[in-house]
Amino acid sequence: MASEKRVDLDGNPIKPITICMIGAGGFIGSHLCEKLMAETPHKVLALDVYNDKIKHLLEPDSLPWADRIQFHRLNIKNDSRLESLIRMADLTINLAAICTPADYNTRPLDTIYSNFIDAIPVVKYCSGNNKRLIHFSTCEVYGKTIGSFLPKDSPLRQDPAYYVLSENSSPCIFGPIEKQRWSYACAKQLIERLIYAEGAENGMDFTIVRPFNWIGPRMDFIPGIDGPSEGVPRVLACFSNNLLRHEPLKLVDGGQSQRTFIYIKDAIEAVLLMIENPARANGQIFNVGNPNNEVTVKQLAEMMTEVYAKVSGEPSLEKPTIDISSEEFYGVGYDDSDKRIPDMTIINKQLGWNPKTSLWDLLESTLTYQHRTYAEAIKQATAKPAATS
Ligand SMILES: NC(=O)c1ccc[n+]([C@@H]2O[C@H](COP(=O)([O-])OP(=O)(O)OC[C@H]3O[C@@H](n4cnc5c(N)ncnc54)[C@H](O)[C@@H]3O)[C@@H](O)[C@H]2O)c1
Ligand SMILES: O=c1ccn([C@@H]2O[C@H](COP(=O)(O)OP(=O)(O)O[C@H]3OC[C@](O)(CO)[C@H]3O)[C@@H](O)[C@H]2O)c(=O)[nH]1
Repeated sequence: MASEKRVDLDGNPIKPITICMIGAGGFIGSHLCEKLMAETPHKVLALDVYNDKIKHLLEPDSLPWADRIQFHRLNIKNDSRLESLIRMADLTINLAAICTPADYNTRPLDTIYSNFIDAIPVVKYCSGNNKRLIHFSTCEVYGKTIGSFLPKDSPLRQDPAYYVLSENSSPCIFGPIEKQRWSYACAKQLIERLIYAEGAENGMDFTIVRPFNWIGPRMDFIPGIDGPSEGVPRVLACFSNNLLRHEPLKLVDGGQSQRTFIYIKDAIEAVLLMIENPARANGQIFNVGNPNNEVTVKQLAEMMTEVYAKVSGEPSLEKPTIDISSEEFYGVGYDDSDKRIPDMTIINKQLGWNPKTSLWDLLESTLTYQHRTYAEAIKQATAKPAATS
């Protein structure tokens, strides 16, 4: 790729930079590394405890980008190499976090440490060394919508002012402390406030990203195949696991909560624009989602069932879903966001970015990947051992 021909949104040439990416071995990190290697001249110092999802970018040494990506296996909780790696880079991107809802109410201490305490040194090292930081927060910082507190039949529930989530004006509405679901959102909110304060008081250059349910290949794990049998991943992997195993999809509390899902590849385009347009992205908090892809979780289950039948050639179950209470599925202390529609005004104005992929299309490519990657492994794992005579 010819680096000198690449220009930013204002027509200035883009200079190659070094990026310290923390959490590079996860779902979003793996897609961001792929994009940076394939389409840019930038270098990546990839930090994580695991590297399975980026192995294809690290080996063999003959890959065209081999000299531009370096994996450092480290845990940011307790590794003295962190500051020097941040110092070696022009930009730090922090993706590291516990971010699966099943953990928020069952491992609240780990959740709070991971999303707040462990992120503090990263912020401090960036601020102290005058380095730019792109920090991954979450749409969960909005919590519940204002509209959810209105009577069920109130016409105001139809008014976007009561449910569209805007970076600079929507409040953050969490449940009571005993609903430990909100441990994650609250920790993310506090780290956002710390970063914002470092910007305001010490002039740190920062961008905060609030992802709205990014989904696609390599998200989480399939329990019992590449993750713990009893583990509970996010909804895409839960439903994929059910489909691969020909089990009904479990609808928590009837699957009435609403989400907007965005294809990971669309979202990564937005992150690349942030990386390469610091003058437009610094000091901003960006929603990154697809407001056109809203469904209830029940509708998501129905669409995934239909798409999976198409891509696998296997008929769907007669009864494809079952209801389950949140207490049975997640345990005590679970609570939920009712609805998540991102306001796209800021990202559109600053970066001219819009998502492209429909929910059907993104599910078709993602479930094709899930079927190709896991169907055979599941068949083998569930095959009954041959009877011995
Ligand atoms: N995927 C989404 O839709 C979504 C939505 C909202 C927010 N986010 C945020 O985006 C970020 C990335 O999410 P993801 O979906 O890629 O999750 P992920 O779990 O796939 O990736 C996180 C990565 O961070 C690594 N990590 C965690 N703690 C670490 C530590 N102490 N030291 C080193 N590495 C560590 C993990 O090993 C993992 O590879 C998270 O901060 C998450 O809160 C994601
Ligand atoms: O088998 C299942 C699994 C989940 N649900 C319900 O689906 C909704 C979405 O669940 P999930 O994708 O796991 O997570 P959330 O959207 O609630 O939270 C995430 O949003 C962003 C992020 O910060 C990181 O990805 C994370 O916190 C939900 O209503 C579940 O109850 C189901 O019915 N069946």
